[in-house]
Amino acid sequence: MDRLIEAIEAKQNPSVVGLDPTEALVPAQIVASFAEEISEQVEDPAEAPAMQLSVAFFEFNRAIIDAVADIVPAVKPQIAMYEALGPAGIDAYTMTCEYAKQKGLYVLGDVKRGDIGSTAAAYAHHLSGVGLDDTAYDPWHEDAVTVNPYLGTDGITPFIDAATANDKDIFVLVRTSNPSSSELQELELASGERVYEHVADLVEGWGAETIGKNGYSHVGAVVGATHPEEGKALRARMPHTFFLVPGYGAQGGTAQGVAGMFDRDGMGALVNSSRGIIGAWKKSDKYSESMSADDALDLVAESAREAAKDMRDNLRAVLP
Ligand SMILES: O=C(O)c1cc(=O)[nH]c(=O)n1[C@@H]1O[C@H](COP(=O)(O)O)[C@@H](O)[C@H]1O
Repeated sequence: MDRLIEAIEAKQNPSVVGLDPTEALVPAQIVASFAEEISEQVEDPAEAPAMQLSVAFFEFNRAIIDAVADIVPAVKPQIAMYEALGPAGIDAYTMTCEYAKQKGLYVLGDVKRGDIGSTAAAYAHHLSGVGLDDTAYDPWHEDAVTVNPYLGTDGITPFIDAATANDKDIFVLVRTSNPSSSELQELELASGERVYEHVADLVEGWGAETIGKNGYSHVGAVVGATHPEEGKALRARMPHTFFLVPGYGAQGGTAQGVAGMFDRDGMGALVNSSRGIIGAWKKSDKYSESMSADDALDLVAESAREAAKDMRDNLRAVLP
């Protein structure tokens, strides 16, 4: 986490832009502008729509990354949005990660993996590189990934080993932002504690051997912005665990609500907003369906930058 913390300090901004493109979030003229080029390239016309959207996703992301790279420390591409388009979408995902990394951003791959140990070891190649010698080739370009703890320690250990060996990080789901999260996470155990509290203790323990110079381990936790009180209690309970805090903006999380999830120095958490930033152009009265693809891309970039600045300023206002 030391690299992430340094990036946050350099930008004085504990927020991350979520790159979760969907067809509805990319202006139609940008997608349409690739129709001819793609139709000439494909062997099977059935492939064209997914390829066209994938290329549009990458151009959309590139415009947003260019617009925010000097003000945010990190981006969080959500792999589901790209997987939905098949292999071309995966290409757009890895190209997005690579581009963001070239721009000096910390790349948090939201892949939410978790499985038995042997399978987790294969998933952990997201952090260690792929191929026969495990190291030479890193097509993912991620600095961290999100991980699901439901399978317990043996499903997590391969990720921790890969993260520590390569100076990367993982963020483990502890208290998720979604409405149904209480169905499992809030269940009370015989000890009187909640399931998510028990997971929190496991996560703090999993990171204990990997604490860096800033006091945080390579094993972070995901704590939703929609749970301000629980997040504050978790901050005290998990002193060496850095938080990824999604749920700001589109899901109702606010700067005031997440303030308690930071430590006394105003560090210890990275707040995510995806739709609130990449979809900010939709709220602009400058948008018109008749504008060109280039103008639409400029508006996407300008709106994302303004939204990212607003988020940064709102967070700064509640931090010490
Ligand atoms: O791991 C995550 O990032 C995550 C965990 C969680 O509890 N809630 C949550 O919303 N997320 C992700 O954070 C992003 C939130 O997107 P917006 O609601 O558009 O800001 C999505 O990529 C979610 O998959």
